[in-house]
Amino acid sequence: MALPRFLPHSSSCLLSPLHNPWPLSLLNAAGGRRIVDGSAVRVRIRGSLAPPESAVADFWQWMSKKGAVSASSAVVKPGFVPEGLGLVAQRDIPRNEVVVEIPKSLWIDADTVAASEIGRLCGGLRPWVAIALFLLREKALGQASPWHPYLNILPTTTNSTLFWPEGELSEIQGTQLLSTTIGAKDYVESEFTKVEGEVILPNKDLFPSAITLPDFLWAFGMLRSRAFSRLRGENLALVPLADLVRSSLFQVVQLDETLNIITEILINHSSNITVEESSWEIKGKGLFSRELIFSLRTPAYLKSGEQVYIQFDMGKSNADLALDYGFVDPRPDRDAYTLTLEISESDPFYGDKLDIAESNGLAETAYFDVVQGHTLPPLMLPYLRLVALGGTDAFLLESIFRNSVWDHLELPVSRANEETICRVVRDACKSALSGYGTTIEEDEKLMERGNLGERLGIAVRIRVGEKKLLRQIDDAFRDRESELDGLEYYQERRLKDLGLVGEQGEIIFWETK
Ligand SMILES: C[S@@+](CC[C@H](N)C(=O)[O-])C[C@H]1O[C@@H](n2cnc3c(N)ncnc32)[C@H](O)[C@@H]1O
Repeated sequence: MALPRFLPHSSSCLLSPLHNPWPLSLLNAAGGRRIVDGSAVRVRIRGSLAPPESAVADFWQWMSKKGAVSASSAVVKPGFVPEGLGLVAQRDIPRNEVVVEIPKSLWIDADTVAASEIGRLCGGLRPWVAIALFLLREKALGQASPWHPYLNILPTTTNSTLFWPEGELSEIQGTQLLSTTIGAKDYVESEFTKVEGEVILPNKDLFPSAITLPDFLWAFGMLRSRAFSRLRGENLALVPLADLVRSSLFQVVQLDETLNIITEILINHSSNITVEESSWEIKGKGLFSRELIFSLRTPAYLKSGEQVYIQFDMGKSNADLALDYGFVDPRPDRDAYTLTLEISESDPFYGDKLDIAESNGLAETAYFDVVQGHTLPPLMLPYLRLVALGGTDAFLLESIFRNSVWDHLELPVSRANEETICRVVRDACKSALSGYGTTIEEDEKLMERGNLGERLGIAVRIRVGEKKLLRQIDDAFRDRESELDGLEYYQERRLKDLGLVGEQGEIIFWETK
């Protein structure tokens, strides 16, 4: 049986909404945790990623001129916060109040590109590629671009791993996040090469300034970190001002080892921000509701001076957050490790196995996200048993079993099959663990010491989370290995069904009188 490949998802699904592979309850504090109101520790400093004050003032004036905000009665305004810019409450705001309404004429989406000078060149492009080209062309126009006030407040970088130089990436050596980051950058590069050859270079009159791969990566990073979840893929859109909203996260501020209490600040101090969707909607406004607007509400009561927070992407793992936004959640239930399993084409039973996998909603390659503290994904064991099936167990692959084979795979098939899956998974865990540059214990020491800085903090958090999950998987299969003698396998179950096993487990060959 081929070793499971512990690799990330393919990068081809970038910018499409990801499935939610596990139920995350972000707002239930784990036992032993105390949550305190965050208002006492609000920080008001200008973040290193923030634009100059004059750019923010110009942006605000531009938004007022466009009629999207009222400078005198605005509920929120852009303000400097530790992560750059945020939406800051201008007065106390009750929960559910609309704080921002942005008309579609101010969004940057496929329609904006289509109506622009480069629109005719972008018809066949992926929406993100077309919007990236638009952003870069308008940026190069400088003050001459009508979008200049907005483009001028976009950060030049974020802490996303997309923007980490080699030295910083070496801190995530061996992680799935590193493979995903490399995959994403390769994907951006291949899209750039295509669009450069097909659109940019043949139309120098429309693209007088050079557009480079780092420029294109910047645009990709902006789109990934600023587009709202339902405004991705085909509906991709940037919504100025609304895109300054911050993600709500818990922040561990104090760890009391003796009492085993983690004091957390629930930054938004609301216990009901569980879905991003409830915080915003697109609706019709104006005569006959013909004009679309993006309407953002605050999901929590805010005091004057506080930032608007919403929940970003409930289903994203810490690695996804690090790649898309450049931050991680300190709580372990955002940690995930993806096991990639595959039916090898060289398997003599490839065709039958593939047929069985497909009849049960799986494919030649299957991805299983293992989450900290959760049991293994339910389809993982049957799939593993299927992949490992062979030898004297191969009769289960015959067509007469096709309707019942999955039920059989949900339980141990034979000692040999179960032993194989334990061995290959444990070997894969060991091999993956040997690829990291540090041990869990070394990382934990670093975390205890603190003051790691943002990017190293993310790196250590990710690598420790992955290694703990690999340990969790290895432990689960070690326990299973130690139980192999006590498990009931297909043949015994079958004999029992036929009434051919006695009370002591002995096989009854004939009735005795
Ligand atoms: C939607 S934008 C918000 C506006 C952004 N702060 C700015 O200066 O333009 C998302 C980006 O804001 C920052 N951000 C948002 N929520 C954050 C959080 N909870 N912790 C750290 N950074 C955050 C990250 O840089 C992320 O990529």
